[in-house]
Amino acid sequence: VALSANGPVTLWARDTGWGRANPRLPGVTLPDAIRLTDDLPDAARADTLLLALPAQALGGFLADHAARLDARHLVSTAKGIDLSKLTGPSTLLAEACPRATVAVLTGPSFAADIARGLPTALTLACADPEAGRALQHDLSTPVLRLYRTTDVTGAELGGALKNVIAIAAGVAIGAGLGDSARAAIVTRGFAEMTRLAARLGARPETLAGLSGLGDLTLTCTSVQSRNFRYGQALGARQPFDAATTVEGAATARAVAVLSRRMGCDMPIAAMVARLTDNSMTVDDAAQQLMTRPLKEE
Ligand SMILES: NC(=O)C1=CN([C@@H]2O[C@H](COP(=O)(O)OP(=O)(O)OC[C@H]3O[C@@H](n4cnc5c(N)ncnc54)[C@H](OP(=O)(O)O)[C@@H]3O)[C@@H](O)[C@H]2O)C=CC1
Ligand SMILES: O=C(CO)COP(=O)(O)O
Repeated sequence: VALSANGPVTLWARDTGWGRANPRLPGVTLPDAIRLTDDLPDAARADTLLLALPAQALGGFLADHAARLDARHLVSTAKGIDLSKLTGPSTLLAEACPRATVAVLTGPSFAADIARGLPTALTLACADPEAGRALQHDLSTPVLRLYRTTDVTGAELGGALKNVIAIAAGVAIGAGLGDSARAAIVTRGFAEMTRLAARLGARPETLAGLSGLGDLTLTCTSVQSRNFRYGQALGARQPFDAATTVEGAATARAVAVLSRRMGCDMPIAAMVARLTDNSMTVDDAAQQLMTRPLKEE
């Protein structure tokens, strides 16, 4: 919807039966500048393709369709770590489409806000500086302001890890632990996000930018966030709609494996992994976090 302000856009979906009003984005009618199709070879004639799929669906999608997507500019919006390969979306894309230029578009942005034309700032990450500049130019609009970086690892890890911390923040609020506890989780969560990202080659300043701290702040403080709401339901011991995409749950499991492998201490992410697979109660989680050995900040 945002990009159609710059010119014609083709929107591919596996099911276009909803027409111009998709219930995933209530209240939004797709503008006429958007051409809707369920024919992937037709849509994939474009030079630049945005892949807006959940992180755990991207690998399967690429297994089916990678040959059609190669040698293009491929921009992923997914915020997660693939559970089977323990990598972010840029690596999945680069491995599946070796002749493509891979980029990541991430940062604090609820789809509903962008579709309503509200002002939003994002990070466009591309290892190739020239391609990054061109994409930054092509994908910015008067209300969608893109900053660019070559630190793809940092940008995609910020987006993936903030979802895990947002679940923990939601748990704290849902369990009635209060805003002070949430602030502690956000701050200590940011410390562990930065720690793992640095071990995996990211630049700390990327984590302090829109794709890391910016998105962490948004997601941990807004009930628009599905990850936050899921955590809230867990904390309040209430049911949650299983059809809702909650990227942080699978990513917490991936992070538990990755952090062990890298020897990186991530107590909040580990707690979220155990809460989401029901191997720990909310009370035990709060107790464990508060009784860890006292240490320097
Ligand atoms: N929503 C938001 O505010 C934001 C989301 N993101 C990130 O973008 C990614 C996508 O999120 P979002 O769009 O909200 O997720 P949703 O679950 O709401 O929508 C996912 C879309 O992907 C499609 N899809 C899922 N699996 C497949 C598949 N195997 N083949 C083809 N299409 C598939 C779905 O199609 P169908 O409708 O047919 O099921 C649907 O159109 C996530 O990583 C999320 O974290 C980033 C910023 C903001
Ligand atoms: O990534 C998002 C905002 O930047 C969307 O967050 P949720 O997936 O938690 O709704």
